[in-house]
Amino acid sequence: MEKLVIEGGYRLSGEVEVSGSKNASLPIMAATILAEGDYFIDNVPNLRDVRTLSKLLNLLNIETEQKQNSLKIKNNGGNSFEAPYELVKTMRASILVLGPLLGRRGKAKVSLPGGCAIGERPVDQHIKALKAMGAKIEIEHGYIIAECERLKGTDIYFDLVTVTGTENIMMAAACAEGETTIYNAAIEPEVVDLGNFLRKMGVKIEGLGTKTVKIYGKETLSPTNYRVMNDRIEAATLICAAAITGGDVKILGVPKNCLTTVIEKFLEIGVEIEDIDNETVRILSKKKLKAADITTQVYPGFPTDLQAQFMALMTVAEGVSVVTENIFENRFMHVAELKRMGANIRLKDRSAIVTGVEKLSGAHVMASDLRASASLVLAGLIAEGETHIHRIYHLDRGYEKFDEKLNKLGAKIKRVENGD
Ligand SMILES: CC(=O)N[C@H]1[C@@H](OP(=O)(O)OP(=O)(O)OC[C@H]2O[C@@H](n3ccc(=O)[nH]c3=O)[C@H](O)[C@@H]2O)O[C@H](CO)[C@@H](O)[C@@H]1O
Ligand SMILES: C=C(OP(=O)(O)O)C(=O)O
Repeated sequence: MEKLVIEGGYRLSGEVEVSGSKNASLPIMAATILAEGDYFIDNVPNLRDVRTLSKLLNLLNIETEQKQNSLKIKNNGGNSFEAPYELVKTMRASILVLGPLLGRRGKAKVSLPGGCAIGERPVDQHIKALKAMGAKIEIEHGYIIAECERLKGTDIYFDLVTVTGTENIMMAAACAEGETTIYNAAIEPEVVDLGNFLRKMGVKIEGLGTKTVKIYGKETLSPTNYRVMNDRIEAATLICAAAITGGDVKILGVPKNCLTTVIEKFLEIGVEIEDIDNETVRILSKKKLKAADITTQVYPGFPTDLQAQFMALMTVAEGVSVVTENIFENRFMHVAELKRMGANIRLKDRSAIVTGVEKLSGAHVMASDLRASASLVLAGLIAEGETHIHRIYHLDRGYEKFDEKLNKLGAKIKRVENGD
């Protein structure tokens, strides 16, 4: 297994480009189950999760070929319908094949994704909605076993906002008989990107990006070409990296229109953000950062996927910040590790109270999940001495060449084999 060894204390400068979005690429890849034929998907990040979903598609008789950031997909049809435990256990987003498999192939056997470091993460809303569309679903031996004739469009009321739940039902509804209206739908930009992809496949969708989405099901859809949106979470993580090191970094490909709340927060803590053009910013961070409170919420609120990275910034900001996590019940695994590096953080219910310290010190730390890994890298960039981050396979799940990108900006990060 590999670990990262970071020598802290280098100010970042230069230019860096944001990659395509992981959380938009995955549902779009799953949507290729909906129609046989050839697809060309561009701006797909070369990540572990993308490779895992490719393997899963291959088991479903769908060929995939990734060259740098473009992905050729050829859906050869057939009736395979199983997403095995071995793949699902490494990536919860595998659940995204449930809706399209059921919609197109009438059958699905998908390993029930377990909980993970950030929470229990049930999929009851996905199942409830598919049942409402006429599917028969049982849970047996750890698998969701589902079948149907043709799904029937209906009204779906989600009890809570679920991103992949909304995406699964949009895909199922795309080939269902009649219309499906999703109430309390997720409005995250990645849901909209999937909706735009489905539109290119021939699906009529109303209300995309609002809390009520209406999908007009269609018997036959067409394969298509598409360019995936850029990754808003990676973009903001790179802003954090520039800001925490007091750097001067130009970031290209920032989907600013999806980051309004986050950019406001950066400005509040004293990060200087210069708009160069529509998708380019220059981050200047000469002064010490100031404390600020954040509360994670569904879009357009502050994203839970940035909570850990923002907390790393707060560990060295002036004053006391309260970071409240509302989406996942257990997304504070990075706290204990940041404390090993000298951070002053106290957990109380769903909040972390962070009192800024003068400096962090390098230590051996364990990455527990994707964004926790990123927050430890950020802390390592400014810690005194060496930080060793173990279990970085979590980081590789969702950040494309993160260490390489930071090294090009002047960081000192080595990737080494450590045998654990
Ligand atoms: C691949 C992908 O896009 N992952 C994102 C997606 O995850 P994901 O789609 O899994 O997250 P959800 O939006 O579904 O989860 C939100 C909350 O709803 C709960 N819930 C969800 C479904 C359900 O059937 N029952 C239920 O109780 C979850 O446990 C969680 O507490 O949205 C999250 C919230 O923005 C992000 O952190 C993840 O990066
Ligand atoms: C939680 C995340 O991903 P996933 O839903 O795939 O676990 C994430 O991207 O931060």
